[in-house]
Amino acid sequence: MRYAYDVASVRAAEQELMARLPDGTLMARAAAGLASVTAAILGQARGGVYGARVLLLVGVGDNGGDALYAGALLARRGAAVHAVLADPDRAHAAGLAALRGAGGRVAGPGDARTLAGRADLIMDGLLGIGGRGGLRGVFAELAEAAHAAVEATGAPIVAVDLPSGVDADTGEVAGLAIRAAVTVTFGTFKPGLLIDPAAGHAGIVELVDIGLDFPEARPVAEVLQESDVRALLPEPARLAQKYSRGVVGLAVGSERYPGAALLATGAALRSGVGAVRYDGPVEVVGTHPEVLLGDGRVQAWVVGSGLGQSEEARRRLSRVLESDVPVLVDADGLRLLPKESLKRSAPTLLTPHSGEAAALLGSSAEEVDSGRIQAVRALARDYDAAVLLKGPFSLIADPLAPGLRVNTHATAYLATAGSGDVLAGLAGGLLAGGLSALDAASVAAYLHGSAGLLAARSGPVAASDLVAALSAAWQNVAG
Ligand SMILES: NC(=O)C1=CN([C@@H]2O[C@H](COP(=O)(O)OP(=O)(O)OC[C@H]3O[C@@H](n4cnc5c(N)ncnc54)[C@H](OP(=O)(O)O)[C@@H]3O)[C@@H](O)[C@H]2O)[C@@H](O)CC1
Ligand SMILES: [K+]
Repeated sequence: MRYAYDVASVRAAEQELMARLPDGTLMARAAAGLASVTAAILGQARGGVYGARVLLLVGVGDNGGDALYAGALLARRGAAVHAVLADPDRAHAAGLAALRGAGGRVAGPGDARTLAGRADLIMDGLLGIGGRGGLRGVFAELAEAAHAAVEATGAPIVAVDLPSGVDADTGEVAGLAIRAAVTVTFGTFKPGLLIDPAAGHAGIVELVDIGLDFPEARPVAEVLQESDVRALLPEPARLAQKYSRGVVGLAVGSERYPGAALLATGAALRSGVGAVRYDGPVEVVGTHPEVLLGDGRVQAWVVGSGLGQSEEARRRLSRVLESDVPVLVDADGLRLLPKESLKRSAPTLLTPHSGEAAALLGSSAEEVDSGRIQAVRALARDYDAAVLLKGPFSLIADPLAPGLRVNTHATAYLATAGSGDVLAGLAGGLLAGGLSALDAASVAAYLHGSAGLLAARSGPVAASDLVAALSAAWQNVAG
């Protein structure tokens, strides 16, 4: 499992460790890690550090200090390093001396555009965990200069600890923030590196271990790794028969939206269950001859995808919601009936995208998108249900779990018609296989992402390609 801790926990861990180490040790560790990732990027881009032009954007705190020390290390390896200081009087003095001592040069904000335009790499040391709100004043001017240069030259921005201007704890972005190609973060992931929209500013995140420990702190978010998913995958027992492995019922699709039924069924058949039961008007057996038809005993239901808005759709939905087994509710199922009907005594998993989440919360999609932690937590609390809030990095909350889960194992190719139907069928099957709603959602998001990454190897992805890639995705994880 990979964890993200909030700023208060990072500060506490830093205090505890600093008390036992000589002054400056942590910053030296951070700078060494930062310089080494940067050197590797320069190595790939242009064969080495020697002669590379590196521009440091330096703020007024320790984040700028990290950049200055890393810049000094790169200068010693032959890079031509310039530092632009947002405020010369408040720049990290020891870091500045180190950079100068290594042959690096210092410039004022007025030179930022020219230097950025010539740089092979720009290091963003404007703000770290001490930042509040979007970039202001000269900080904003420096960021704009960097963005303009990067657009013209394609040089990467490497963010120090966090892309400057994002909220470390919530992932919110209130105003201008750096858009980095790579973020080198220290000690632990911060929630803002995992949660959109801030996560979209971070690029590839590299974690540098500086020795911080979090024995008692509670993570804000956790990210399942392959081994975590492997441990959760239901495996058929030797004496298993189809009913003991679980039967998932699908009340999805309609004459108007037959594809939802075909996709969800295809995914459910590859979710580890013993059987899939389809209850609805779509002719699924031609495509999926394994499917059982009609009402009958199941261990979990999936309802909503492609259900449509008809009276019959409402009847199908309420029949499922009144059952006493776990239910996954998706798409039309989230808005067809009064909200109260989603509050059930059996386990429930809601899988909204931002618009559906907004409708359930009585807010707007923009509000949901800009405050995703709050939105997913509010839904889980209000509906007493596990909630998977879809997005580039989906968030999963459960009223009983203190932290959130984030799925970062994904590709933008998953944003395609029918992708949600595949996810619903897959997660529903995992529910029927005995996973808790929280685990079913997390494992499904991971496998769905894996299938997307596999399918994307041969180009743009259709939802049917996801279904086809699910068994391979499962096998990659199961080993
Ligand atoms: N913790 C650790 O274990 C380690 C931490 N390390 C490093 O230290 C970093 C944290 O350093 P830090 O605390 O000095 O804060 P940092 O973010 O550099 O500057 C904050 C200052 O900027 C200002 N400011 C704020 N918002 C602003 C805005 N929107 N626009 C413009 N200005 C704004 C504000 O000043 P003010 O404007 O309030 O006078 C504030 O005081 C951390 O991210 C990591 O890189 C590593 O070296 C080793 C181990
Ligand atoms: K930064």
